[in-house]
Amino acid sequence: MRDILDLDQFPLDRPGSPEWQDLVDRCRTDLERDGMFNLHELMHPHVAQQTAKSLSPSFATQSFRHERDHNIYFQDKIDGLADDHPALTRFKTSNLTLCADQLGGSALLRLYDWPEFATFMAATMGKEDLFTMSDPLARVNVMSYCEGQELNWHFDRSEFTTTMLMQAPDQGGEFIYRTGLRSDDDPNYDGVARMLRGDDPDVQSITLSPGTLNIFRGKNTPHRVGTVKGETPRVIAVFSFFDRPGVTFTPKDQIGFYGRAA
Ligand SMILES: O=C(O)CCC(=O)C(=O)O
Ligand SMILES: [Fe+2]
Repeated sequence: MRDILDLDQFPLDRPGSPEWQDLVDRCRTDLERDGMFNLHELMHPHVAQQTAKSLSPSFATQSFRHERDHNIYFQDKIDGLADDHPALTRFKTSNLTLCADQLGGSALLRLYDWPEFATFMAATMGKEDLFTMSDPLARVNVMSYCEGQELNWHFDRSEFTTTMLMQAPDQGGEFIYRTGLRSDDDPNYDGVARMLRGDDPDVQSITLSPGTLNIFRGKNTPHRVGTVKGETPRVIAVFSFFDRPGVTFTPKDQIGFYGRAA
């Protein structure tokens, strides 16, 4: 793994060692305080950039063009909310998606299938264990955002999202988020509407760098990716883990997410 990961800075290969435990503790502190943590350049940036380059022909010829109009909830109706409430304002999301079966022998699949990766992630999230998916498409996805493309406001369906940037755009493509807006007990629809209007002073953003692992608690923290500008696409990998082994999507879900079943 040393050829693709910086294991001196991040000793993921020594589970249970004092240095591994220190890193886990730091990640847990960040997660508690900020709702996210970053392992800056966990993957060597040149490997990340090379991965993006090597996928570029597949993006051009085999990718799924994901274009949709959605609200922040990914649901047309919310119980107790009027259909015309501004929290339900719809926005556009657009990117090109490659699935795990289109990534060849990429460094991303090596990392995903390395058991120490899931062990480390589980520890940072305070979970007993985490498992890779069995779904041949969903395990790892790579998204490319070209000029004018973006991922719009949403709440995640899963508790955590795990990403790694492969290639940074020339401009735009920031990760934009708002902590503390809603909780399991308080949906704060008016606060959501205000944020969507662009009137929320507590919205923050970070610019990710190639090779950096980002773990984000996105279930109650709304977030989006800013519109990409310039000729260089933003290329980012999304890893999917579950609390139980063997998870697959139904063919209907696969078609919904990727335009095909496998
Ligand atoms: O592309 C990103 O930085 C975020 C991805 C994301 O929010 C998601 O996959 O749910
Ligand atoms: Fe998300």
